[in-house]
Amino acid sequence: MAKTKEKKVNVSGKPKHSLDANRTDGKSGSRSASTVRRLNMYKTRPKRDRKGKVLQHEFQSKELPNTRIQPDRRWFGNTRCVNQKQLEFFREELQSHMSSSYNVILREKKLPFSLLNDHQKQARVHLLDTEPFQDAFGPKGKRKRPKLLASDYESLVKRADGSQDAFEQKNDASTSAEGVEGDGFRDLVRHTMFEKGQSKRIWGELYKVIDSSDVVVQVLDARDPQGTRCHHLERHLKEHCKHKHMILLLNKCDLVPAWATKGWLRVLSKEYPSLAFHASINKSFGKGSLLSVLRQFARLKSDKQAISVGFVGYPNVGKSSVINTLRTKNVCKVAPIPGETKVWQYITLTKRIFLIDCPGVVYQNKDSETDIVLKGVVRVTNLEDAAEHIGEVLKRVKKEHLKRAYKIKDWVDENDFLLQLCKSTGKLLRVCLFLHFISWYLFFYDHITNLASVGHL
Ligand SMILES: Nc1nc2c(ncn2[C@@H]2O[C@H](COP(=O)(O)OP(=O)(O)OP(=O)(O)O)[C@@H](O)[C@H]2O)c(=O)[nH]1
Repeated sequence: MAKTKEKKVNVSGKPKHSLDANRTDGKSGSRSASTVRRLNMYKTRPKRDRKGKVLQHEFQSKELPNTRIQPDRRWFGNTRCVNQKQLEFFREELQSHMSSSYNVILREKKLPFSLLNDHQKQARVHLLDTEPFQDAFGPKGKRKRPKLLASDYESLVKRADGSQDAFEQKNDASTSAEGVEGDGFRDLVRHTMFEKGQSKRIWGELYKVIDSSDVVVQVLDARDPQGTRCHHLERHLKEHCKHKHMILLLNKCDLVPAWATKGWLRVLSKEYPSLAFHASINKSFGKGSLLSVLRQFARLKSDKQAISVGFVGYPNVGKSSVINTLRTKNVCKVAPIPGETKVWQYITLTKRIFLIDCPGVVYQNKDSETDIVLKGVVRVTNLEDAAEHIGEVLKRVKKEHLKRAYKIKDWVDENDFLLQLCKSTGKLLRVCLFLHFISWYLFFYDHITNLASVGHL
């Protein structure tokens, strides 16, 4: 009779050893051959010599007994290795994309931006490029000493006199080149009215708006786009706030011919995304394009809950009007006088887009009074003498247009123009008084200067 194998019973109730072929695990029964082989593999030990050096491992390749796996940095963490060529390529590509106003870099925080500024760091550290090792770290006698421009008090005074003379000469040359009156009388009487939009407070408001915005919309007057543009601000954004985007908005394009708007858009769009706009709640132009651009920016900045769009620009270019047009509602105060917006203001456009209105800022302080008046920075009603700016208007506007608009045949100079205009509109009396006042003022001024030159004053 064949002996029947008695099944071992696990009396102790302890789990059986993993290499026990009779061990059953649940429904699947005993371990498969491959599992047992794998488990046995863990048990094998390498052959060693007397000193304990591993001679051969059981599972080492027979053909290539001395092969080793090359160490790799990736074993030690979540790092990637790139070679110099790849690094250069990355730098060039990223630099070109960052400098283009039409590209948006997504997930900036995940990009190794420090690799881009590597050159700058090196430039600062390279001490030995500027002076040899001996001078930098040599004996005390040879070490660098501060370069003093003057060794004693007399030479210092001489230098100061020389530099003052040079400055005065340069200043004289520049003032005579600009045709400014030499006695500085005009500068003295320059009214504070012409310093509107340049105060520290207004600049503070501008920087608050820029700091809070993800997209900056620079509103330009279509009648003088280059004059109402701020290159300083553009440079600031490019150098210090690379992650902010700028759009140029050519507003009031209803006041210029379509060909002029097209031409300016062609010029401006070479540098920044540019749009033409006519701000009006009922009959606007360009609203759809601006809204779609803003929505695209909101979508691109998906890591943010909402984006803020700051509207900056010269006084009276129509920043508040653009915001009202986008909202189709009078949410910001609008007036035909400059300086209506006093402080910055937040307006909700959609859940994801906030708009910020900024007070008008005057950027170019080298502008002449006439430039300031013609850019609309000053309230014309506040001008003491508006007539002195007429000459520039006559220079800038083509004669045929003026003839057609005012129905005047010809004129010699601005006084003649004004005279004829007043004759045709029945306001001659006021002009006569005005001219009389001007001639009296000039006579009086001449008289004073004559007296002063003879030494009476
Ligand atoms: N024709 C025309 N007029 C406009 C347009 N946009 C604005 N204006 C007018 O320009 C004037 C100034 O507009 P605002 O919106 O107050 O200008 P602002 O830039 O906010 O001015 P500040 O408050 O000085 O900063 C108002 O009389 C507007 O009606 C436009 O597209 N076309």
